[in-house]
Amino acid sequence: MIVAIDGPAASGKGTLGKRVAAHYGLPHLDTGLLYRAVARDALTQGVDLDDAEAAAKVASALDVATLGDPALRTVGAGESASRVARHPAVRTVLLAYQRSFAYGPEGAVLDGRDIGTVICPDADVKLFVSASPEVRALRRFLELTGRGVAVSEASVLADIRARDERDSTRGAAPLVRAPDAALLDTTNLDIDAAFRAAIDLIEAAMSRAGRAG
Ligand SMILES: Nc1ncnc2c1ncn2[C@@H]1O[C@H](COP(=O)(O)OP(=O)(O)O)[C@@H](O)[C@H]1O
Ligand SMILES: Nc1ccn([C@@H]2O[C@H](COP(=O)(O)OP(=O)(O)O)[C@@H](O)[C@H]2O)c(=O)n1
Repeated sequence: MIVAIDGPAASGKGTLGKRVAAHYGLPHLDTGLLYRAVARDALTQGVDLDDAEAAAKVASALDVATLGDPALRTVGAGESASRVARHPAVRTVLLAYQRSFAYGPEGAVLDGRDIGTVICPDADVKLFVSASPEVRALRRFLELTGRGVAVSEASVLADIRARDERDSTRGAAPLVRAPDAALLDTTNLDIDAAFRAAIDLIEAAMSRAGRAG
């Protein structure tokens, strides 16, 4: 089974992706980490994030073993990621890895911005996770301050709004809900309730597919 989870910044995609994957015993890929890691490597090598060709070269040399790097979790890394993510050439390089991950023997859970639209358009289940920008900013603020990062809630909200705008308006694989994705608005749901809602949507989609097939 392939589960595609998309949505805007800090909507809870990664949290849900991890729990859904554990529930079904599937591997999970947080695809945002790929873009964050490409931006990290580009900056380390002095590559201009707006240089599409150079950024694509960095993407082709990406070592996925480095995706656990805590430096990828900063606000700056997210902002830089959304700059390299605009380049079609970067996206093309990262597509192959994401597809090979998704189409492994058991399937997988992937979360990102274009999983249901571009990476796995034929995913068995597609979820579009959302929440109000203010609620998403509060959650990310609590996450960052919980890790000891000094940041204001207002600046987190500004970053989230700027990134959502850039991700939704870019030409290449913009953030958009696939027509066949189920909407999961978690504004008023805690993590457990969001997880239960996600499982209900997945089970409903799988049973519809079973009846159709
Ligand atoms: N439904 C929820 N209610 C409260 N906090 C949540 C919920 N979902 C996720 N979070 C928290 O919000 C933050 C962002 O979640 P995350 O899964 O990293 O989002 P994304 O992968 O979409 O950026 C994390 O600190 C996470 O623990
Ligand atoms: N499938 C994906 C995943 C992330 N991205 C880009 O990578 C950035 C960081 O993604 P992320 O999922 O780690 O960000 P958060 O939602 O965790 O804040 C996004 O703002 C997008 O620009 C993308 O373009 N396509």
